[in-house]
Amino acid sequence: MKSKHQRFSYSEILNMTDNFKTIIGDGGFGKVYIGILQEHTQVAVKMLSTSSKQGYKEFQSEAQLLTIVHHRNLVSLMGYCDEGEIKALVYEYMTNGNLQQHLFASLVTLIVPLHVPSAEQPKAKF
Ligand SMILES: Nc1ncnc2c1ncn2[C@@H]1O[C@H](COP(=O)(O)OP(=O)(O)OP(=O)(O)O)[C@@H](O)[C@H]1O
Repeated sequence: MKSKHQRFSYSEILNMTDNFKTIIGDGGFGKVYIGILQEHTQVAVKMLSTSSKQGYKEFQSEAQLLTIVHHRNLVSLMGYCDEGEIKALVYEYMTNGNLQQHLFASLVTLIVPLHVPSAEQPKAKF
């Protein structure tokens, strides 16, 4: 994998994730762990699993796309690890969840008020 991003060794990945201590998600490529870079920057470390539904090519495409495209609403790729079988992508950590969580939260905000008043309707008198 050729990239202008920082290349990390596997031991650096182990260090930053504190030996894969905390899982923050599980996606198509495999598990995502929280990490700390240079003692203060939180990162999300996405490990490519051998049983991944998406393969190494898709993993490379995601990295290459983020190398070309930069936008304030798009997560930044900080680096990668490509050491034999070990493939990992290191991203800036997004504190506010993903787009799906945001969309779901907005949907709940829209739907809930529609239901609440109906529970408070006075009972019909016959
Ligand atoms: N940069 C990040 N910061 C914080 N959490 C993240 C970050 N990247 C991924 N995650 C967490 O890990 C989960 C899995 O992310 P991942 O990108 O691997 O898969 P996905 O976007 O859910 O789906 P897929 O890979 O199948 O398209 C996310 O839902 C999120 O909770």
